[in-house]
Amino acid sequence: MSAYGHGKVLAIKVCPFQLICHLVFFTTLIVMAIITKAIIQSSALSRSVFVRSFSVSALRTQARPLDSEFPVLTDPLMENKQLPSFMVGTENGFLPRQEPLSQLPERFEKLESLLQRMPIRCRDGSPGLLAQGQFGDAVVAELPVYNVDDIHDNQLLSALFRDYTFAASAYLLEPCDIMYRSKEDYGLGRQILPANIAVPLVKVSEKIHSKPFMEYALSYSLYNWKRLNPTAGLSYDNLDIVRGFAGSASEAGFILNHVTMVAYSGDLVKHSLSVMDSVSNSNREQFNNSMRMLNRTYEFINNEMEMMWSRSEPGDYMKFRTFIMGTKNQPMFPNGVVYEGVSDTPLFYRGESGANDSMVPLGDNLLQLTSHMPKNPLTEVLRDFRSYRPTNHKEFLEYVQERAEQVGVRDYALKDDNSAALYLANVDQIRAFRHRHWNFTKSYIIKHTQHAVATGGSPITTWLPNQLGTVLDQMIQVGNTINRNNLTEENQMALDAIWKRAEAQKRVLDREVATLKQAFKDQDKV
Ligand code: HEM
Repeated sequence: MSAYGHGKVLAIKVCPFQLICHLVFFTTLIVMAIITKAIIQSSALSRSVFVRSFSVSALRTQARPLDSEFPVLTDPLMENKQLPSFMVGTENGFLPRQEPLSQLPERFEKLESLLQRMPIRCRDGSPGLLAQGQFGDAVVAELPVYNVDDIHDNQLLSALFRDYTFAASAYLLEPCDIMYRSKEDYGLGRQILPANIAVPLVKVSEKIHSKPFMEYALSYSLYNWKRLNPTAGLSYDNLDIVRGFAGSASEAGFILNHVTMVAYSGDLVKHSLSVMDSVSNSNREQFNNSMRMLNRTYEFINNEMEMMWSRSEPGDYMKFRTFIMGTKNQPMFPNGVVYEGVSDTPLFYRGESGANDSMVPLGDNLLQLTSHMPKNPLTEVLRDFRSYRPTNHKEFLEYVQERAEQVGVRDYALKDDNSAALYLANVDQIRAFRHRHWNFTKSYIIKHTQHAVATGGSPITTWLPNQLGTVLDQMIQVGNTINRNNLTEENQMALDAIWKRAEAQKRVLDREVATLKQAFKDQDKV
């Protein structure tokens, strides 16, 4: 509506001098706009090809319109070292924008040397410092307090973060590993992190905005790989790890299987954005297609996950698991850990865990499963896990959660039976992930230990079932609302299989958890 009123034509008397002034003014504006655009295009950042043009902080401070968008990269900007290493993109997905640095520069040679000699079994097959419990003494004797104040290159900062967190976890948990090998009990870890690790680690963490402790994406898994052939892709056979604790093939397989799964995540990002856009534009065809593509991508990821069984032996898991434990909710660190030279107040952090991966939380948020999780202490742990990840991943997940709720992805799906069946098929992929994952946990962990707490600090027999059980309940509920007669033949068959499986798995899960809770202590506490 015009500020001058409803449809009134305003008669304007035009003076020639004013007209010339206006012409000069507007021409200047146009020329300035063209010059500015040219400058932007020639700058390195313009290659960024951001699909989404709002800045994240702008999103925060503005009242968000329904169609507000998140700056997702369409080009990973590999040459740019000023931007954070982890930024969500349609190509790199949740992987770092650049391949991680696999070796530190010469000025950090003492740290590099310690890490190369650290694993229980070194690359050349010889026993390393952790084999006999010599890592802690070597750190004290050899490692200077490196100055990292002048470093702003994000690729180097990320490599330093990975390497200092490896050194920190090896240092703190070395005595637990030695004890576990003979007594199957972890005892106590070292309670003080020396200044030569603590001080630079905290400084680097502040620069990359993370917690100063080993983390799934920023250190152990997604920043711990290199290509064997630099020009080939991210297939399993073309990858190796950079750092390890055990130095075993099973440890490398465990780490790299995460990487090969996350290699598909660019497509997850793309299709998730398209799902939300299509709901916002009420475009049913685009919605159904995007849900189909999303489903296919989760299927690839789940198939890749299945490879874990052959890439990492269940019986080997306990040999490196000790080192990825945290200092929060773990009996090895009843009073947390003091970071010498930083503060006398002890610090507590969750350990490394796939729970910090962003692919399943993305599905949870997009399909609005997060808001259906029960309100209990176990779900609080899920929320706490979501704070342990690269800042940009966290902000993206929050954005998806809010936007999916705003546009109403689930309600939109349930308004049409075929869309509802596609929605259910995607929830089924989240189920498949969590169900396989629960099987991993039983075979790799519960079968081998009585330690009741997982690496991330969650109770081992109840936390994963809290989420798996919710997903199964949701599936049964949504399945009940779909009118089979309105479905295509393909969707009818899919629905029948999905629904029956969900009911059966829920019954089995409830029985399993009831039995396991008797064998492990404190499983309702977090
Ligand atoms: C041998 C293989 C694996 C084992 C034994 C295992 C074990 C666990 C455990 C015990 C937890 C509970 C959280 C905690 O650490 O306190 C967890 C959580 C999680 N892990 Fe894994 N994990 C494995 C492989 C993977 C892989 C390959 C991924 C892929 C990204 C993954 C992603 C997750 C996710 C997303 C969660 C949170 C689950 C949820 O929200 O319900 N894990 N894992």
